[in-house]
Amino acid sequence: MTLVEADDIVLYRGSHRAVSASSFTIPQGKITAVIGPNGSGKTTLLQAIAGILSPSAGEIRVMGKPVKEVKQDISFVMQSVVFPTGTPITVKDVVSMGRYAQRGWFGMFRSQDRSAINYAMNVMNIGDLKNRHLEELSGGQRQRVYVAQGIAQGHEILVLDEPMTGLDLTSMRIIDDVIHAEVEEHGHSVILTTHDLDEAAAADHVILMDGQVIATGSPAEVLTRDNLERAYGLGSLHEPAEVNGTTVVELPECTAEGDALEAEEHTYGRRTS
Ligand SMILES: Nc1ncnc2c1ncn2[C@@H]1O[C@H](COP(=O)(O)OP(=O)(O)OP(=O)(O)O)[C@@H](O)[C@H]1O
Repeated sequence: MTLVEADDIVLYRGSHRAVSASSFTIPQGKITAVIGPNGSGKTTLLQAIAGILSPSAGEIRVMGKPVKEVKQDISFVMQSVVFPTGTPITVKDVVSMGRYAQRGWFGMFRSQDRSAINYAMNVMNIGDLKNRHLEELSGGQRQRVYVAQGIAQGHEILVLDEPMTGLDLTSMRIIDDVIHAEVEEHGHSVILTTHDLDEAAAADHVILMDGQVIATGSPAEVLTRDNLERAYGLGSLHEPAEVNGTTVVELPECTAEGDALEAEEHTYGRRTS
């Protein structure tokens, strides 16, 4: 079943055209990864799917309805959430904010709200941190708190902007498990952005961006050498190597303008057998 249908959408950030005319669909009950170089429009696209940013042309429908009508049913976890320094806000406060919209009379939390908050803190393994102030946490711990806030909302659609960026292996695994549980145990849909091609290869569906959507489909259909070179710049890929039955393509991090950023290299491994 189709979750999202975008028809020729154009997206502006201020006066800057961030995404040119793009059409795509996203399947329901699956993990969809949005990939592309820095500045290629991934966050902008996510904001439009979550109903935070309106297209200046075209239309986005979610579950068959204009996104504006269903945006309260979408959990959106931003790349970075900024609270003013010195805000005395605890981990539990931040996760609880995920239930503000669903609270009962007089803004009181009901038992289902408290269960959702506790569930989210448990699965994200931040129960021990619940009374700590947000600003006392490391970047990775904070990231887990924000994802927990999205999980606490309990919506069928979870949209995550770079949930894995900058995390250690343990935190990555926790978030990866939660994303899979959302889909496999709760039947929810997850849409996330990532710079990690391994993560994209493990998703059910991939959207590749470069100032517009340039390919969509299964990882095997999208993560081809041609598509990746088109998005990340010709010549940016090394010759693929065969390692233990896996085709490995090394991908330098690039900007949408094609400037290869030196150093950090991503490795994309895809099973060929
Ligand atoms: N508030 C803004 N005002 C004007 N232009 C913006 C604004 N935010 C982003 N942009 C521009 O829109 C384009 C798309 O940005 P976006 O954040 O969607 O890219 P991205 O693919 O998510 O990048 P990254 O991988 O670096 O997070 C970029 O050229 C960016 O400079």
